[in-house]
Amino acid sequence: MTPADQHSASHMQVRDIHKRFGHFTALDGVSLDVAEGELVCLLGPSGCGKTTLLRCIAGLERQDSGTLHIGARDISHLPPQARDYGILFQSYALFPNLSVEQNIAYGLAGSGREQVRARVAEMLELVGLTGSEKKFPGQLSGGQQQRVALARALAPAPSLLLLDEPMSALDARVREHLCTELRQLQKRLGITTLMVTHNQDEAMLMADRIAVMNQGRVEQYGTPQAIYREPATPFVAEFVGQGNWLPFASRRDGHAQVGDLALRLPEQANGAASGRLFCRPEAIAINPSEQQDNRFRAQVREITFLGNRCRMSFELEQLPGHPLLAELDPALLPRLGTPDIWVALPSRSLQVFA
Ligand SMILES: Nc1ncnc2c1ncn2[C@@H]1O[C@H](COP(=O)(O)OP(=O)(O)OP(=O)(O)O)[C@@H](O)[C@H]1O
Repeated sequence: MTPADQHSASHMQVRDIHKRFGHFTALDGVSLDVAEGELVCLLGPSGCGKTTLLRCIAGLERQDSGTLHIGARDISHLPPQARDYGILFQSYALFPNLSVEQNIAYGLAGSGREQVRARVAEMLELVGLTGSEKKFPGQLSGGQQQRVALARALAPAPSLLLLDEPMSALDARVREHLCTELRQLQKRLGITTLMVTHNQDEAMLMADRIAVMNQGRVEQYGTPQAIYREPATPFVAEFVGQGNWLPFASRRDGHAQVGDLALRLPEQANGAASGRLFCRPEAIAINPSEQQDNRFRAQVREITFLGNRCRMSFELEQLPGHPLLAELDPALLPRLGTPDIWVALPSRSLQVFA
């Protein structure tokens, strides 16, 4: 395979990007392939380097080393305007003194007046704001302003869309709505998209693949399902969703010793002699059948009603002082009875981390 073939297999290739600010390493060898038409989320805690990576791709920041390709084109050292992307920031970044149509037309310099008018109308229809041409940003809601900013980013028909926390200035309801809309639009246009977010729900809802970042590195890159169900590292397990941790000091005959408990491990578990077991709350079975493995007596500590489900805190009788979380169908509440119950931590739902 020639380098050109390699690059065309994915729409964007990020290779071994390093970036330091003084002595601080913001990006520590980041590599990422984004396929044509794919929406990838960069997810991670504040300061992990998401925005720095996006800015390096946009050419707004210069990486110390590493390469960036869009298709077969090496954009590593091109100025921003030669890189062929549209960008949307957290703040709408519209010109307040320009009308909606002037804002959208801003990136279309060089086109004829009729062409610009037609493209602006097309973009406004795309984002559901037909008829707002003459309005000014101050006359629009936050969600509408962000739609105009999106229309402006898409107007020159870039091959790549970069989104930096595009929803974070919006309130929860508008945000959810816009997430869905943006995803539908992105799919319809088939535009390759990279979105920075620290909101895991947003990433789960929108992404084809998520790159979970921590301290300037990608800890795991995979589908939302893979990230949630098979976290590759303790950091990913902890950062995405909720979970229970059970430290074990030894293992024997396919069982891990957690305090006085011997917990049966899944057959494909990695071979660590000691470490931590991880289990999602919803994997814990309440009042399971007697055949269920890893079935133990437990004491309910607290039940929190969350509408369509309940969160239950409990302690295993043989592991006092180590509260665990389970999820419970509210319909089961009346049948739960006394605080003394049986629970099971099915071996297939346990993950072993060294
Ligand atoms: N121009 C700069 N000069 C010095 N340090 C910087 C600069 N830009 C970013 N940093 C540092 O690099 C680290 C990564 O920043 P970055 O903005 O990429 O994080 P992030 O993951 O996007 O976080 P957030 O979600 O808070 O925006 C941070 O510790 C930040 O303080």
